[in-house]
Amino acid sequence: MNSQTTPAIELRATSKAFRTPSGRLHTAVRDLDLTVRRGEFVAVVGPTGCGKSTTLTLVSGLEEPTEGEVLVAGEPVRGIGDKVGFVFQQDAVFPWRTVLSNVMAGPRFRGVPKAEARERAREWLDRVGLGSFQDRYPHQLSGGQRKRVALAATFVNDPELLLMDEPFSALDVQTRALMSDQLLELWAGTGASVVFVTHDLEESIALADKVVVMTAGPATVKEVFAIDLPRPRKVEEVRLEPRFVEIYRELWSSLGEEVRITRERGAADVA
Ligand SMILES: Nc1ncnc2c1ncn2[C@@H]1O[C@H](COP(=O)(O)OP(=O)(O)OP(=O)(O)O)[C@@H](O)[C@H]1O
Repeated sequence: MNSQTTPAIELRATSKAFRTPSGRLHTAVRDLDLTVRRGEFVAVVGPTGCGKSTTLTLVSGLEEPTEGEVLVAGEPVRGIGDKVGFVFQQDAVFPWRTVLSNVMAGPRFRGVPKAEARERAREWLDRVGLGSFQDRYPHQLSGGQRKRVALAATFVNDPELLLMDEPFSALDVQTRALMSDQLLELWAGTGASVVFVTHDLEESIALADKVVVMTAGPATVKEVFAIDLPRPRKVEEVRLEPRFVEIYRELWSSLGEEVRITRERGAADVA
């Protein structure tokens, strides 16, 4: 296999168990097989607490699997790679730095000379519509604007792999839809592979090439849905298409069963 056909990510029979404070072993991910192709946008949905974030931490190299293999670009993951970008629910911005300085931080850390880092940062700030906000501090921005800074600060590093954990869940519905459109625009043409964890089924269908449904914990893959909707997509338009509604129904029925299992377990724990 050459480097173009090697998948971006492969999880092979991967399991992860944590030692809990009481000393017991808790299995968060069990026997998980998942392949993400180069340039593919994969959304991951599953019931709360099933192991979605744990799966991302395994791919990021923040945690090691207890069993199985995690390969990124065909190589076993060792530590956090330079070509991986992260966007989380909380804004990963430095509050004491200006917007421009925040976006320059990644390239500077990677050894890019200051003038070039500044130029690249300005370019990405323009792309996210924040060109005139570069001297502000994060607390002087709205939640949506801060998220755009976080996106610019991620894309400026030219990541090959983007790991996103409910990045837009703290935003209001309208801002969320705008951010999804913006993400698709920024991502188009980068060739980056994306793993996007969300609770929002509409968001997952609107964004992804395929949606992976996880089982009730410990997480394993229950079903994979190919999203055969044409690109480019606009979130507010694509969600009205009959095919979108059809996929939504199928996805909801697959996930709903796992949510019910998770709820019943929760009720049993309380009883
Ligand atoms: N470091 C850890 N030590 C012990 N248990 C952990 C640790 N990290 C996660 N877990 C447990 O593993 C399970 C999966 O957690 P994880 O955060 O991956 O779920 P999730 O699907 O992302 O949840 P949510 O949808 O609520 O964000 C949970 O039961 C959690 O309590």
